[in-house]
Amino acid sequence: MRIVDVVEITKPIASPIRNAYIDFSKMTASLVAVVTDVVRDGRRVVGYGFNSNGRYGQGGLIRERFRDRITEADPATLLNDEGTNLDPHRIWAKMMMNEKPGGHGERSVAVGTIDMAVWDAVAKIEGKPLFRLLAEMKGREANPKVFVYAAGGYYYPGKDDSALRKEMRGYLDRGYNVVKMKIGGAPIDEDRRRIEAVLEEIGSQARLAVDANGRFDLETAIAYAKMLRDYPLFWYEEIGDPLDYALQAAVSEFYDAPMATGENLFSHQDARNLLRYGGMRADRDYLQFDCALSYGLVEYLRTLDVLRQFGWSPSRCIPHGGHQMSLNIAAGLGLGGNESYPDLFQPYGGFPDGVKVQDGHIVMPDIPGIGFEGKSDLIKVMRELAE
Ligand SMILES: O=C([O-])CC(=O)C(=O)O
Ligand SMILES: [Mg+2]
Repeated sequence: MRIVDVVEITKPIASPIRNAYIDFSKMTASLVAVVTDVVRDGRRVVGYGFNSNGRYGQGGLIRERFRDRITEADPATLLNDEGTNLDPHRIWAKMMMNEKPGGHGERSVAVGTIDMAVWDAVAKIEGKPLFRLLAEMKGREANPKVFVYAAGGYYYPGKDDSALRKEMRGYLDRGYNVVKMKIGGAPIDEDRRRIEAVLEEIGSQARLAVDANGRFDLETAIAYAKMLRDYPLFWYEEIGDPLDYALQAAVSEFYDAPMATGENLFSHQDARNLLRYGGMRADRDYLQFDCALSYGLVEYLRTLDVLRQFGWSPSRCIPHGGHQMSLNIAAGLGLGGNESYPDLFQPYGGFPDGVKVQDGHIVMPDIPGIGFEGKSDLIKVMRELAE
């Protein structure tokens, strides 16, 4: 059993939207295939992965460094003790050979993308959905029912409050009961008006989360906190710079309701610093680390260990990114749910065909691997890459 090749292609996931920090007019993602010589059900096992939106494709790093460390390794060193499957931890260690600690940059995205493909292959070789494999690995009961919320509410040229309301109404019609919108990309009075418009639209049918995408300095963060306190929000997300833990802690003194952050923290060490210094509260706040941006599930397991050491339940995690990898981690390891972008970043995000949102939850189908084979538009582009 061996990995025959690791292939990458950088694909556009552009759209005309913007948040408080970036627009997505040139956004790309890496699609990766880990090709094995294993055959299951008459078909060669290929694991697939891709990176989440917000960081760009990582073809350079993958092709120049990480691919070769896998393909040039002695194949036996990448297997589990029994030689019956690939070992994601050993493959991860090979990829990270001769990489210094700290300064995580975007190599964490390159490694996270390959790691997703490795886990997909591992679960396919086992013939099981990844979430069931993860639950078994940790001696837990899998829970295929996962909370999901609808992320959107972007700034968009010509988008007025009625278009924003219509967008949110569309999410409610599709079964969501928590929706998210962007703030911080307009003056505070305008954001207040947008928030009120959405709250009026969703009424008691849903809750609203707001996301500042790391835009605010401390003064603005506090001004918004005071404004947002007037409304019953689900959370106040990524308030200031992701690495400014003191700002996060200071805002917590002005904002009792839930806060969320972590999508731009890319390692268990950074996650630990957030819990040490960020003033985050284990009884109400949410952590959004996204394995596809942060060295993959091998690293995410370390992050979950850090959480445990600091007295945080995995149920406080609702990852960023809207991909099926985090759905599997949620169902297998007891996270609190997952993000979803009903209208964006297709075909990569979303659920297998036929999976419907009901009362803000989906039920994971039993598909071997991460479940990409169940999403016809996605598996089509994946197979174009490697089969
Ligand atoms: O707009 C983005 O970069 C995505 C984001 O923050 C989120 O999904 O929470
Ligand atoms: Mg966000």
